[in-house]
Amino acid sequence: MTHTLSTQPLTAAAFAPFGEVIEVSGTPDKIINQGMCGRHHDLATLDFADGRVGISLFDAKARTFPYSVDMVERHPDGSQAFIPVSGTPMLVVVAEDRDGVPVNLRAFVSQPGQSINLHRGVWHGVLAPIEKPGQFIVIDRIGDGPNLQEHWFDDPYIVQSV
Ligand SMILES: NC(=O)N[C@@H](O)C(=O)O
Ligand code: NI
Repeated sequence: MTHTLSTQPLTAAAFAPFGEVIEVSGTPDKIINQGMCGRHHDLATLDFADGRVGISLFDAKARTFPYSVDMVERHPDGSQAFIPVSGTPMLVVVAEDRDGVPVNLRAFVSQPGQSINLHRGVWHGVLAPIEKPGQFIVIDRIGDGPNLQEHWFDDPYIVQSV
């Protein structure tokens, strides 16, 4: 048996229980560089139990549809941000936690120009560029231990299309 997972547009409000959407929105918090640049300040909360923050680059293959969500994972020791280098849209699957089990999955579709920061310990699908490959800057915890918990579904969730 499988479950069908419908998608919804990625918005800051809808994603708020799971993390932040990083995007230019509204007027800048500060105009800098002699008026040549707008600073949209402090858009996401980096949260690490220990270790240090690191910047990595993910060179991710395209995902196609129907797309099977066989597993979600979480990082108990730190938040994780995904920033597309060239604006590649991504499928962002997240879930609530109920006694250590992911429930009530949501699937968000990002727009070019949107990045995300997942809160520490939030269940999420792995990075999934939509229909084309992409490079992503990833800001997450560098430290000892796996900082990874996976949950494999007996019955996968299928995203038919975006
Ligand atoms: N495994 C890894 O570094 N990536 C995952 O955490 C992911 O969320 O894609
Ligand atoms: Ni992850």
